[in-house]
Amino acid sequence: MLQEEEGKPSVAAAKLRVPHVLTVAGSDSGAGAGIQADLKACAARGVYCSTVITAVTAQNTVGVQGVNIVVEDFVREQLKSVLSDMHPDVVKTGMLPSPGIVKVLCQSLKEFQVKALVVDPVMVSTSGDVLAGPMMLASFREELLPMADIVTPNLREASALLGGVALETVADMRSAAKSIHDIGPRNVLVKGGDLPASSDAVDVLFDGKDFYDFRSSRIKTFNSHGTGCTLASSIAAELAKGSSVFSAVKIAKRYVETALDYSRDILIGGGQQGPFDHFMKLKGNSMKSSRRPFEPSNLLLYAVTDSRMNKKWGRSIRDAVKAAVEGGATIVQLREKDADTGDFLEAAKACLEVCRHHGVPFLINDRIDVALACDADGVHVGQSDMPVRVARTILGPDKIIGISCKTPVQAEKAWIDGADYIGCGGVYPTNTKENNITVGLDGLKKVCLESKLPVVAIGGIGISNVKPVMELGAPNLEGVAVVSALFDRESVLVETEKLRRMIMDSTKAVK
Ligand SMILES: Nc1ncnc2c1ncn2[C@@H]1O[C@H](COP(=O)(O)OP(=O)(O)OP(=O)(O)O)[C@@H](O)[C@H]1O
Ligand SMILES: Cc1ncc(CO)c(N)n1
Ligand SMILES: [Mg+2]
Repeated sequence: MLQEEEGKPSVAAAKLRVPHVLTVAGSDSGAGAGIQADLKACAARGVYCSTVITAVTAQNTVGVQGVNIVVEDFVREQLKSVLSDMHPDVVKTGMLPSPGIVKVLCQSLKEFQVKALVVDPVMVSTSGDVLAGPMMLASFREELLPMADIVTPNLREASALLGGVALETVADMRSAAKSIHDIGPRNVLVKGGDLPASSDAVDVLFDGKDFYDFRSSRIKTFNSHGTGCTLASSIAAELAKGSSVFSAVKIAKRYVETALDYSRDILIGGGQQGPFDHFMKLKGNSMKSSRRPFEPSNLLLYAVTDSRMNKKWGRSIRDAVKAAVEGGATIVQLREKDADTGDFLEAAKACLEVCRHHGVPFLINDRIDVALACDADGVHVGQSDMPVRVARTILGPDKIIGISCKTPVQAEKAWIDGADYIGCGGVYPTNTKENNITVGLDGLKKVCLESKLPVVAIGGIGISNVKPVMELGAPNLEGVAVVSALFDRESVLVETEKLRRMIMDSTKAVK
């Protein structure tokens, strides 16, 4: 037993039980299917996943190069370890390579009861390689399927379970579902991912009484390796959360479709069938886009847009941002106080493309939803906007979050809450922000002295008065943020270049 140590909570103090799926399946070294797909699907769907490994495959996007079956006794040992201690809600099975392993599994399931059993009767991989041979059919039919709450064969597996009947239409799928139901499982989902001549991906569910067709558009992609494992794990995940079988299938199918659509163009491996992205995050890190981590030096010349000014000078926000970046701005914030959300998002996408091209971070003022929708590099918030701590939870650890601060107390809180930088001002009086208190050079210096985060000065700064700001020599002061000095001018490019030169000269003077 664990002793309670001083200052450390005991294990018993934790009370939050979370939904839990145990997958009993094979490892896929390429990590598109098998155990790896199950772990990713459960994590993506918000469910804990433990793993009992039945076989280790050497596998990639070309096919299966080798299979090493885990000895029965060791499968039994893994099952006992997990089931006796961690009490999963649902068990999901994938590759079961020997009748002995099925026997061990069925015995364990009788000894340790779970809420539901999801059986994906894996036999042949999409590449055509055998993962569980015909000698498994009797074990599936006689031992495992009668215990299953739902079984999810693809067309070939459904056909094999029924002695080789041809399955070519949705009507064939229905009669197959009915015949498989007679073997004993409570529900049967025949998957039509491979249905020839179908523009939809149709799966048929039979619950012993009614048939339900689940249709989604067929995504044109090579990246569909592991869809079956993912679908079964996602069904298990929903059942673990407490869904009915019908809702679990509906949500799981929608999830697979969304993930396939997101991943249609990603490139991993040279074979016919690539993996897809369960977390829908990989594209944001594609090697094509040049996204670099935030550095305090990014704050040197911080351009903040203003749509009224750009309208006045007859240029689009994108063109204004492009000129600022080409003139030497080192970070850009889109600040659109009176734009409609749709227009704001379109402007953001256009500016993001320009900034990515130049390797300059691009932030959105206030609107976390817009930042997420266009995958901007981060946000800048004010004291009365979304709290930094909440913004951090929503945006994750690597987005940039900046916050406006006027006092050392606010700066300290920004640091504790997980901001990356603070904006301090107004340094000089300004008319871009109404009712804004001017903190002056003194106020700026006080904040800089106390701040543990890099600081950018803001408020009424331009060519005529940037020198005293930079020559304050305040610790943590990394640069200046400007609006009118760049955008309320005839040539954004020329003004940015001039300001950049002045900043560089003043920093040299200080050093
Ligand atoms: N191109 C696609 N677009 C949309 N959905 C698809 C596509 N391919 C498969 N699906 C869906 O994915 C799920 C898995 O079906 P599929 O028939 O591919 O299983 P499987 O052959 O067991 O997969 P695998 O063995 O590769 O893991 C089903 O819900 C199916 O409709
Ligand atoms: C290990 C493993 N399990 C299941 C499948 C089915 O896609 C696969 N290809 N590999
Ligand atoms: Mg499959």
